[in-house]
Amino acid sequence: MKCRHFGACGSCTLYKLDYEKQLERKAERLRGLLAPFYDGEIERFASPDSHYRARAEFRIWHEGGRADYAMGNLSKDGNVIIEECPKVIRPVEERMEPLLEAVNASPVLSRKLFGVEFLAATTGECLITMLYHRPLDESWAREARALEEQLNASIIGRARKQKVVLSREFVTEELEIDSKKYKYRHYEGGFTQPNPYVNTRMIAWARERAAEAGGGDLLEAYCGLGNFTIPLAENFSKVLATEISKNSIKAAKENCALNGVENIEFVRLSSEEMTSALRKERQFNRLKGINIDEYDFKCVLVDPPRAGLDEATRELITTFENIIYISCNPETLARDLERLSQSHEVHAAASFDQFPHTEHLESGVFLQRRQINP
Ligand SMILES: C[S@@+](CC[C@H](N)C(=O)[O-])C[C@H]1O[C@@H](n2cnc3c(N)ncnc32)[C@H](O)[C@@H]1O
Repeated sequence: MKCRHFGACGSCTLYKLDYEKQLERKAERLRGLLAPFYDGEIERFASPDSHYRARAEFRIWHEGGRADYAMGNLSKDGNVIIEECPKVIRPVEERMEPLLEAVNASPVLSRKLFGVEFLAATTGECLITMLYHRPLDESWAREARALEEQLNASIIGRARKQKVVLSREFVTEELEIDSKKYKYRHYEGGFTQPNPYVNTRMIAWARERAAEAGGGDLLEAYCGLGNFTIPLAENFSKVLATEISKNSIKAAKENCALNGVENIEFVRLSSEEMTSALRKERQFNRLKGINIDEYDFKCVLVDPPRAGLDEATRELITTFENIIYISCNPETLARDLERLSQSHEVHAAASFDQFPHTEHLESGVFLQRRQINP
């Protein structure tokens, strides 16, 4: 089977519905899940309905001496050859075909190539990771370097226990939020929001909520590479931002410097570790030089993975006046709201269509502590 449109490869499950209908269906689902906690307006942020994904992974299918992009189950009958993929942003789309032509023209580049990953930015930069089932040698590096020049892209080769970085291992994304430009290094293999257009709207929405939260300091968990942290920091005196991934924390510090922001401390702590540090149950060397007691936290921002919040973190954040919760799974968001809404009230909610043509839904809620009547 061949895919020239959305859908045939199976990763675009809603492609048969027109885009407005998809949005309406997702909004209904979110409205239903939030109904026990919130009956106000849910702002809706649409995506461009094509060319919105800045990262994409394809398998490589070899048949009859030719390599093709493929998706799905790579058995003889189960694979879908990808001829065009309108979901990827232009800097990926423009390079897909020339890359494949180069691979098909070169036995050195094509031998045991089994996957290609693209990571691009709206600035036009593109990073391509080529995955092999064989060790990569100097002849591969020579040809791949020529391909870097031809495609105006950075190439990384990966094989078992081997990673060959020919030039750079990141792209620089530039997002305009409330008329200000923010630069981010997006590293190969690190978490990045896939849809830069919707990401921009998400950050702006979170910034508005941060302004409403009204000063003091911010605690953030699951901060990744500082995607929200950096543009939100000017709403607070100080920010303590935590995250489990060492590489993401390294990128976050670089991004902070790149944007000249000086009031953020990024610390590698899992949410569980952050919670036990704040509860004074454990001390961490990684917090050396940071006095947690000096923070006057008025607001917490969480953006957990699909599993949502762990129990201890969920309890911890009920002690904050303001909670900004960004979620990539409305089911675990609803589960967490069961607890959070006992002490806090939902004041705003939004849906962000990060993943058009799929059932996936990103959302945000803003909670403030309930006033207790004297
Ligand atoms: C949905 S991403 C959000 C990242 C970031 N806020 C952004 O917008 O790019 C979730 C992040 O949580 C991190 N993470 C996963 N499990 C974690 C845990 N137990 N504690 C802290 N961070 C965790 C991941 O490494 C990832 O960066």
